[in-house]
Amino acid sequence: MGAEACYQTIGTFQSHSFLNIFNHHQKLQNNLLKFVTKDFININGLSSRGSYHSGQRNCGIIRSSASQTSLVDPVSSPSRSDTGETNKKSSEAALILIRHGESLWNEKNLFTGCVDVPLSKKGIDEAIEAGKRISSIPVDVIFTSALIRAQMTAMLAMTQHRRKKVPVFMHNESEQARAWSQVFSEDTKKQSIPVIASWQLNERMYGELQGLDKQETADRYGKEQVHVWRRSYDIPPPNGESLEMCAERAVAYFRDQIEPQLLSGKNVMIAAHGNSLRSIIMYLDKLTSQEVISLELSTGIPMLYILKEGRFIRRGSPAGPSEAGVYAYTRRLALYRQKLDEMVQ
Ligand SMILES: O=C(O)[C@H](O)COP(=O)(O)O
Repeated sequence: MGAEACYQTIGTFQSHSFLNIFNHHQKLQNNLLKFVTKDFININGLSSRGSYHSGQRNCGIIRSSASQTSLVDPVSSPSRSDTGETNKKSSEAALILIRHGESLWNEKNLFTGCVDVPLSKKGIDEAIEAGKRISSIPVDVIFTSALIRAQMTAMLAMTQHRRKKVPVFMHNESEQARAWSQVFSEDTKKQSIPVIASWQLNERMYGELQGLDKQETADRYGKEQVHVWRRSYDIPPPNGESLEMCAERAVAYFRDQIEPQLLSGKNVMIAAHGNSLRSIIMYLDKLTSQEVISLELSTGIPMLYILKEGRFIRRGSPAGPSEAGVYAYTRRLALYRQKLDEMVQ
């Protein structure tokens, strides 16, 4: 099966997934949810919604200085257990990737790149549908790009989540923003999910193609040239970013900011874009620059990875909240869903 076919497969899972069901011998975690505090996550210099700091590539290497506190959660996320399993080898976490739903410029077939365009009606429906599909999978931290189509997708998806925690955007762009957005109730923090918006997860910058009609551009410059601009690995569109350039900042951000969260047992959702996610998937699945060319991501389709024993294992796309397969991957996911079921009764 080619990469394209693999990633467009909806609702199917790799057959070896069930091998993991009962192979997981780690002690079950108790009801301690390790929550990152100081406004949930204390990461210096995080950009907030809408801020695209193109000149800050180097500043994008942001140090996480998260101090943690334990809070009792009636439905523990199956994040790090209290058994001391803090090292890379024993931690386990879920990673959900979602490309934003259809935007108003996807609908019009315009090159969008870093232009900040909202979702279309269809995109809103796709985001809600995506939310249903992941509604029983734990989410402890959400990362989005700085662009509203990714943020709308994440927020709309979370309206469907059964745990009913409230996503709260972090505002660490200045001392004042940080101070003014503090939460003073531990209980309220416990019922919240930090959302971190970063330009490094933005769509690749499409240069002078931004705002142009894709079909008209193909008619003018030739189908092949436009295909090279859109899908080659290292040839950028005029004054824009190649996938390689996009990967440089998106993967660096993933490695510096997101991977440590996963390694510490946090379950993460990333809502981003076709090309920033293609870059990250290239890293997760160790695709070559040839293989990534044929990788296409549909709008609004969530994809699940499990980080286990330091390795990312792709688990396809959850088909729905009641679908059994996804929860069989690890005992922790099964327990999480069971607790959600009990909570509803
Ligand atoms: O930015 C855009 O126009 C799209 O979101 C992604 O475009 P692509 O399919 O040409 O990569």
